[in-house]
Amino acid sequence: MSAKQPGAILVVDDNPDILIAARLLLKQHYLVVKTTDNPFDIEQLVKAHNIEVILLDMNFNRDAISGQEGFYWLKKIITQDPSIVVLLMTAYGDIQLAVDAIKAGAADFIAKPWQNEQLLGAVAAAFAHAKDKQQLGKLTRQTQGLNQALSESSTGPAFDFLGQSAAMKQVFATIDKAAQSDANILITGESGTGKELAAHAIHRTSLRAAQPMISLDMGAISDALFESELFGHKKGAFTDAKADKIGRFELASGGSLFLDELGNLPLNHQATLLAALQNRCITPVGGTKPLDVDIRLICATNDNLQQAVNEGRFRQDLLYRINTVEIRLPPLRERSEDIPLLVNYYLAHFAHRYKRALQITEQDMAALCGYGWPGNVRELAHAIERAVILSDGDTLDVTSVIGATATSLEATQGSSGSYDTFDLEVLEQRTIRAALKHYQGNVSHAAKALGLTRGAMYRRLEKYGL
Ligand SMILES: Nc1ncnc2c1ncn2[C@@H]1O[C@H](COP(=O)(O)OP(=O)(O)OP(=O)(O)O)[C@@H](O)[C@H]1O
Repeated sequence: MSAKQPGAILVVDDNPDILIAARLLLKQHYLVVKTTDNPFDIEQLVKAHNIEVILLDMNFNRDAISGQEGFYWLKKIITQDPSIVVLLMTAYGDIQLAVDAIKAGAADFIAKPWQNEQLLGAVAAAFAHAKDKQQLGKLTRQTQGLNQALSESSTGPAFDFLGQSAAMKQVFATIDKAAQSDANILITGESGTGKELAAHAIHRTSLRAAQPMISLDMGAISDALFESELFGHKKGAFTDAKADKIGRFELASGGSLFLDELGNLPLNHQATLLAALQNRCITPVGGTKPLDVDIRLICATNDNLQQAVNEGRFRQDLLYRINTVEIRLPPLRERSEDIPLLVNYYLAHFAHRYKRALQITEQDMAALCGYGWPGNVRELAHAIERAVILSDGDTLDVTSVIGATATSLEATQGSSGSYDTFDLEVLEQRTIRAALKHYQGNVSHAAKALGLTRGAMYRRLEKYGL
């Protein structure tokens, strides 16, 4: 006897002898064989046993030969789960009935009594057909979800990921090495240091580059929609679930999943995420069929996750799971050699965008290299953009670049130009206070000037009790 195939089949017939005969035969070949004489059980059995193929009788009253009942149940099954393959069977076979059955969506038509070899052949073809349908259904949902995800977010980074400092060369080397494996990568670094650009660089360099990279900002999803966003949902799973939705895990299957701002994830969701990563499979909300997922995970945070673990805000086991390789992006003040490269890059970019021809003097470049850039490269890019817009003539007006943060510069360096402290938290706090003062308490303007997102700014305001 040959080895059993992994497959789940349900036989529905009102004749107990048929059920026994079918069961005895099919059990020798397939792992899951269920039988019932009551078609009202179909829905529940399909869900409970992940049925892929149904062998369905056409007539459930002994004297009925029209097959109408069979057609009724066939339609119901196909509407409920289009991935199921149905084989219709009847003792009253005629050509017209067979043609009608196939037109109505059955994969094949079997006349009773059957020849065992013939039945097994039809069932094997039905399982192959079911696999194709599942694959097609998955691809269709993936395409729909991808279109949605792509319309929600930009298709990729708008800027190159630059750096010539030793620290950044080290980052690029680690990315090159780690990208080739499927290892989970954790990218850490202050806000604006380029964590998202690094994630894109990893994906682009990896063996999965031809597949999508799907991003999710963990700080931006509502508590209630967390599982649905990650794992998808089935139509009707909750009030607003008007249609099936494919989750980010499934969308990213074959590619990379980028979870940004991971430190913001509440503990209960950390447990859910850990289970999905450990099992490498997910179940959409309201669904019963677990789906295998094949993803490369990239996470980013500006939080210190080990400290978060010590404070009980982050699970140690989740940290172990995600940080197989850790890449730390250094703040810009630790790599001022990169500043000229970045200034020239963003100057060329924004000069082109705003149709300006602007130069920067050596003296002004040196001034920019001496500034602390608490908002890192994001602040630098915004500052250059502002300067390109505000500069008159053909020389970049650096006072307008750091003019907005001049008060913060003073605060950072002390009025005499020398530091009274090197404690970064103190300096950051002072800079934020100065920016707020400068913008008369307008958080959005102050955040923009500092090169911070509003979210990052609010987190800091909360942290420093401002
Ligand atoms: N190495 C770099 N080369 C060029 N541009 C960079 C670099 N790093 C950062 N940037 C610029 O800074 C901006 C912010 O980068 P990114 O969003 O990757 O930072 P982040 O570390 O993810 O920030 P946050 O923690 O606030 O989300 C980018 O839009 C990009 O313009």
